[in-house]
Amino acid sequence: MTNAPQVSVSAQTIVVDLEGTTSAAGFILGDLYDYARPRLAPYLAEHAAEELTIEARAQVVADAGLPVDATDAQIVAVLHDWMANDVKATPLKTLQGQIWADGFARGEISSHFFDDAIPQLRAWHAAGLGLSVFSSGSVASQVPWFRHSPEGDLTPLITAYFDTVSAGSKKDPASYDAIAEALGVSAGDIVFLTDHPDEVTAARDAGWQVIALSRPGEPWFDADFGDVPTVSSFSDIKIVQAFA
Ligand SMILES: CSCCC(=O)C(=O)COP(=O)(O)O
Ligand SMILES: [Mg+2]
Repeated sequence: MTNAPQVSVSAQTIVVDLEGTTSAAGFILGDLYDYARPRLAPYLAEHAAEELTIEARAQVVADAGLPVDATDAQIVAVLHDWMANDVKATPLKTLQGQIWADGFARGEISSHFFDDAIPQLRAWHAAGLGLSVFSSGSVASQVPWFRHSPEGDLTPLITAYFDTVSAGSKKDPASYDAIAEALGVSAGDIVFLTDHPDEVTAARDAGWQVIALSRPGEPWFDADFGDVPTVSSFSDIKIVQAFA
């Protein structure tokens, strides 16, 4: 596959995916997953009475076809299996997000960004472009992910955060419609940066502009993005401000 040396688009707002786009899958599936894995069972026990936990448990039971009286051990076995296969199931992301938010607050974990990502995010923000996030990772974890970056607090750069609870599936064009509506920006003035071919298709079907990230070593590096502009680094992307 040959990457174009530079892609230039005109937009008002940029929406970024995280894993494989701003940040390395290996870090998330390594450091972050290693942090969450042994904490899932204690989290379920300690937060058993909370609405968020009750709802997440019920979703695991429904999605995995467990009996309604499934034990914590059965629930955790499903969560671990999803983690082993990087299944981006919403109840897993909800529970991981709570655990990671605690870990960030305690200073026990921090985030990762590719070297080209933070300078470019800062440059786009300085140029007046809107910046938002749409990730499978829950908003509860997205915010501290940006707050505890290796280069300090990046939350002032970000307008809004969306996940599969607030917006819907990343593979469904309706989710992109919902985000455009929430941002108050027309679909054609948004550009989505993502590494996943199904997300490329869904965003395009919603009328968004899309640039695919094909970063060496990332899980979707060899994916077929068809005629969608594809780059291996944010530094190959030029975005000029489109005025409403
Ligand atoms: C906010 S850090 C955790 C991110 C995460 O769990 C995840 O699954 C990211 O996936 P995506 O490619 O949708 O950003
Ligand atoms: Mg991704």
